[in-house]
Amino acid sequence: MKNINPTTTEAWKKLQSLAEQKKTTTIQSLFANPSRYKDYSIQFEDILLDFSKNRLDDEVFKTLMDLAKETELKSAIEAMFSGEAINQTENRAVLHTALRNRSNTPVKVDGKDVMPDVNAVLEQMKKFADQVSSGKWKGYTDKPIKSLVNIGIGGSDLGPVMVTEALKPYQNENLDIHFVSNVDGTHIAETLKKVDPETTLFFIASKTFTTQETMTNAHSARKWFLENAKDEEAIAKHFVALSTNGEAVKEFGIDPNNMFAFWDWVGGRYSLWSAIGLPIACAIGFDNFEKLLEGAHAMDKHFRESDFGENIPVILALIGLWNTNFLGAASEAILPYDQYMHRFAAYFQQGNMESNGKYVTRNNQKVDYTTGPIIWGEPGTNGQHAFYQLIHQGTQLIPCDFIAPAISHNPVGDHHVKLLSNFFAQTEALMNGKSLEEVKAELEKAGKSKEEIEKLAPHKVFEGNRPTNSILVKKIDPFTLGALVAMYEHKIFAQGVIWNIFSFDQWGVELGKILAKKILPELENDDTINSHDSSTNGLINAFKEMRK
Ligand SMILES: O=P(O)(O)OC[C@H]1O[C@H](O)[C@@H](O)[C@@H](O)[C@@H]1O
Repeated sequence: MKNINPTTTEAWKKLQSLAEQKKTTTIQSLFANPSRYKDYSIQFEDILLDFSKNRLDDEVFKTLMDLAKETELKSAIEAMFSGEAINQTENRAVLHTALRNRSNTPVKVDGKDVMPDVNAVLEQMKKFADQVSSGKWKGYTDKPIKSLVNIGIGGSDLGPVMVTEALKPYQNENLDIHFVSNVDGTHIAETLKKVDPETTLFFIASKTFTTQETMTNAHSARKWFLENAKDEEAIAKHFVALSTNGEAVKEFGIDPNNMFAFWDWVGGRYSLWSAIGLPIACAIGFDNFEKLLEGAHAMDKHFRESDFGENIPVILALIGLWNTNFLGAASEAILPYDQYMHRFAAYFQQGNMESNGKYVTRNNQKVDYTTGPIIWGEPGTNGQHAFYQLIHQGTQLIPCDFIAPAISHNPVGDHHVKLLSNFFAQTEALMNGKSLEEVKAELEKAGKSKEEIEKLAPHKVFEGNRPTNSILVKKIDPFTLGALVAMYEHKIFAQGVIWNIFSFDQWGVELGKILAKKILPELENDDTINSHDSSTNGLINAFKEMRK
């Protein structure tokens, strides 16, 4: 991948002046063009993206496309798909796309095709998932498995949580699934209260198999299990490992036959497609897991092969960049109007913020422009009654992605049309707002006095002109969810390329981990601590005092 400072490109400079020139152009006014919706929306499989409600006209759109060209996005996409070591600070390829490469075309890393290994693990996962979901996999007292407990954190937790929640309607009714991630003892303790050692299967999910939280929870689960089973041999029936670190798995005492491997070219936050997805495959069945992979693969092909002007992840990436770098947005909200997708924003918090929360360029310099925005969100309509106030009338510009299915898995009464009426209304309201004149006329009609109108009216004005994307899908099924996740993954990648940063490392998580390791032994004795600054010393000593 080339090293191009995006701010030195012609397109960047032009975008800066366009942002200035078009400061007063409203989204609403762009709809004077009768084909606005047609021109600024794309259908892909069962996904409809409407990006017409952005502060974006043909000239800006074209210049954003030029920015992608000038920063050589096309060749970067090829470099990723073809297995180049684009994760340069860790000297690794980035090939989550190979995990869902349903066309099975060879993908080479250092001259070796990775597809036979990928397929072998998928086959191992299929066999295992089939046994668990059919009840053939038996525990140490010969009972079928009822509870799945995934122990992992970050990428080894969020993907499986998000997907199993989003696809709950597809879940095997004989199985319940739990997730333990936090090192807070409450998480494992509360989970173990709900499950029976005779019928529980633990997935120890960790790429490195060294993560403190996961190893601590895994050891506690093992201890609890052995207190009940009283036989080390029984572990083989109740513990499986999902990891790249065979040695550490063996050391933990997990049968090598129960290890499901993946590789260093799978980033943690891109790993749900790998062996990390085993709890998903067990919960919703392997066929559905395959459909998830197929959906992602379809989006991969779309991203790799489509022209940028029709390329959904590229368009989303460029709109995001426009909002962040030229219109001054500091965050983006992801707002799914689907209760099952309640962890989707949390999932892409890691996806985006761990990938593009970087200030050093691929040229080892400090950036002089903004990179990854803050990502947040909650499902609609809950968010409407909580934080939408700020989106509508706050001082920050918050571009939002609204996501909704046309068909609900739970067609109860008129719930779904009510939900969707909110979905459509919000983007309309954010764009059009409400003018002072409209507010005054309304208040007058309601019989308010002149004085009351003067006092109230300014508070009831909505400036509007707030950008949104609407993503309407037919139904949240495995294929569509796979495509949606891949869509956002590629958006993140495309933005990282243009920002000239490394999107696939995560050095920023290290420092806190190292300091915690240093502090841990200080908490395990009665000494007064004075090795830190006075605040940290004071807090540690107060903590010790409180526990006396
Ligand atoms: O799967 P592991 O190795 O336990 O890592 C869990 C998490 O650890 C760190 O916070 C980061 O590296 C994340 O990207 C990763 O997902």
